[in-house]
Amino acid sequence: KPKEAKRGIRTASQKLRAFMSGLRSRAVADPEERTARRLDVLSKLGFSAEVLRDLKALQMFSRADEDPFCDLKVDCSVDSNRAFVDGQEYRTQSGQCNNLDNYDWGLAGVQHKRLLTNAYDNGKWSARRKSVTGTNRNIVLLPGARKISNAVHATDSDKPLDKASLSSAFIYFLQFISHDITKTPEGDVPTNTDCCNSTNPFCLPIRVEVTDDFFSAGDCYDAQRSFTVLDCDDTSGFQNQINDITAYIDGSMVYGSSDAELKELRSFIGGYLKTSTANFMPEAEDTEDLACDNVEDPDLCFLAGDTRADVHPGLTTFHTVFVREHNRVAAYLGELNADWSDEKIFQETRRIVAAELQRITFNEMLPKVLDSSYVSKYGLSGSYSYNKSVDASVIQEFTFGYRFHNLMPAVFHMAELVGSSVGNTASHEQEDVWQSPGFLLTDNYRGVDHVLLGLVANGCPFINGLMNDASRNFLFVDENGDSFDLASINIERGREWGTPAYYLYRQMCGGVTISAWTDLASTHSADVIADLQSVYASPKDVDLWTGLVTETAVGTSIAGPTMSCLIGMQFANLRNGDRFWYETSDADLKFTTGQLSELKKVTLARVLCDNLDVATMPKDVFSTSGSWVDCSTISGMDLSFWAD
Ligand code: HEM
Ligand SMILES: [Ca+2]
Repeated sequence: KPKEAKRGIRTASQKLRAFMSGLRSRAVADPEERTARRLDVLSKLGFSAEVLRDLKALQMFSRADEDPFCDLKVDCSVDSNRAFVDGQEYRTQSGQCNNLDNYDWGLAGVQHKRLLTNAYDNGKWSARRKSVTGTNRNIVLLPGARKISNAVHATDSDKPLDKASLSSAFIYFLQFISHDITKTPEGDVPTNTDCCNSTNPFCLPIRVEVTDDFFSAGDCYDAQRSFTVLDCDDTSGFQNQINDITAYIDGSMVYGSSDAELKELRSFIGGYLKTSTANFMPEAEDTEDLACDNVEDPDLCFLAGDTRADVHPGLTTFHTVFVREHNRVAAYLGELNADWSDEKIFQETRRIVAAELQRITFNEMLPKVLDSSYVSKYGLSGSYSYNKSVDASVIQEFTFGYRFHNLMPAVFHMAELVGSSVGNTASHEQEDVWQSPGFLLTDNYRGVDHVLLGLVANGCPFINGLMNDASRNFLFVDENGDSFDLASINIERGREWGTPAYYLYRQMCGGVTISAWTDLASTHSADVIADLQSVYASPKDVDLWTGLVTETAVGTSIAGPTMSCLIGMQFANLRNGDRFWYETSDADLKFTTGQLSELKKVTLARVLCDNLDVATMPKDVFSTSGSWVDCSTISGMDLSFWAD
């Protein structure tokens, strides 16, 4: 392989698995064992012993892949199924009973929703492999994922953004928020199985068919199928994927999606979250399932509310900042209200941090993801009113619409304020920083500041569906030179999930019928169409992720029409279907008028100024075109409105 692996002791497969591991993904194929693990998961989610006994008695798990959530009834009018402190209601840790009529909407562990009927080849679980150009007698297979990746997504350059000047901070904040919303865990493959040489049905070997500049024919990516359960609608009986985390924007990547996860993270004193030296996240003890592999200290892994927190120093920086923000707010509230218990301070702080995340996501992030026409079309900026018939659970197609892997910079910069301007101090190839949270501790613990300054000061590429070598050839590269192609994985994942082809979503969202290549002209450039046509036999074969990510973005946004539709829908649901949304007017749940107007002053720039050792910041940290101003001139919220 042309490039040498730079660091780490874990193999590429171990790295990918660590990234995708989850509570549920530890379930195993043996039905009894699997039942035990499922019950364990449910108990970690906070379900009572009685509920679990009932489930067992009802033989809820008689078939190995039945989903206990389908028939479970949780009465949300019972206080113990919700979370109250001193009469005030807070979110439950798992998302349970956010919707009072449907306890499981947005709950950690529930099935993804599907907008369209599955496209599994057998309608049940077998991956979508057939081209529409074939017949039952004469099957034509879809092109291999790597072939598509080479023809449609390859670039060795890292061209600057040609539209708006988006910063690298923008992309890692996008990822941070994606890790609040969705995580689809992998399935039941024992740890050391090599999926390229195994008949385990949960394996997903992705085989390279033709030798290219980097991989050779016969190479194979050792990936796994996602964890599945039977769809709750008994008659259809197909396998569906689940979300391991709460869908709501509630800071679950900071706090975890179950009581058990949270317990590991809290100090239980003064409402604080645990930290380690120099105010970093706690270091994880059991690192086997976490995504980290530093060269200096392979076992240094930060423990966060989401197992993926360590996958990139940019992402880990946002995790660090929000843990610090939690503790900053908790300290203030504790001083302000001497009689508040640890629990009260904790929950009130968590409520404030979730509100900040919602505010930043909708006020600063989404307007750069979507064109303003889509922001208004999906009602993302208008006044809020809770709609209890909206299910916030993740739409599986959204998880492809929101995989902005085409925005990843090839180079990772660290920067520092020198004199009056910020300049890069160190630069690393992207493939050398995956899973290396140790960068944050360098420079005598100021690494985190330098990472953040580097993210804000440097742009991110936007090259319309193209991905650089770092993520297309060197993902999770190891000492043996083994690595993955993230574009191929995304394509293969769609097939493995039985996700229908792109064109059906273009039809559904845009009302445009696609039958010939020319029908793509309103969404895709001539060059892209030519690339697609060079590998796919029909426009109706184009995989969802590939079709979405190659759409021409609308206006100055980063998303084309169909991608905007999927993202708009999901974020609308996350807002309208969240009973605890920060702008709620519900008398029992709302912030006071004074508090709300303080929360609306929050910007990410202010949060960064408050929690890092930095003196200046652009007011809009997602843009590289603004000027840097003294932190003292960036306004923030006044927490004195939280005095009891
Ligand atoms: C630091 C760089 C990143 C790495 C190494 C990375 C890696 C990965 C990997 C390995 C997967 C699983 C693919 C699969 O097996 O299906 C994934 C999924 C995903 N990624 Fe990324 N990613 C990165 C950045 C981003 C960014 C910037 C976004 C922006 C929004 C993003 C959004 C997503 C989403 C939405 C999923 C699907 C989540 C799910 O439901 O499981 N990723 N990523
Ligand atoms: Ca969440």
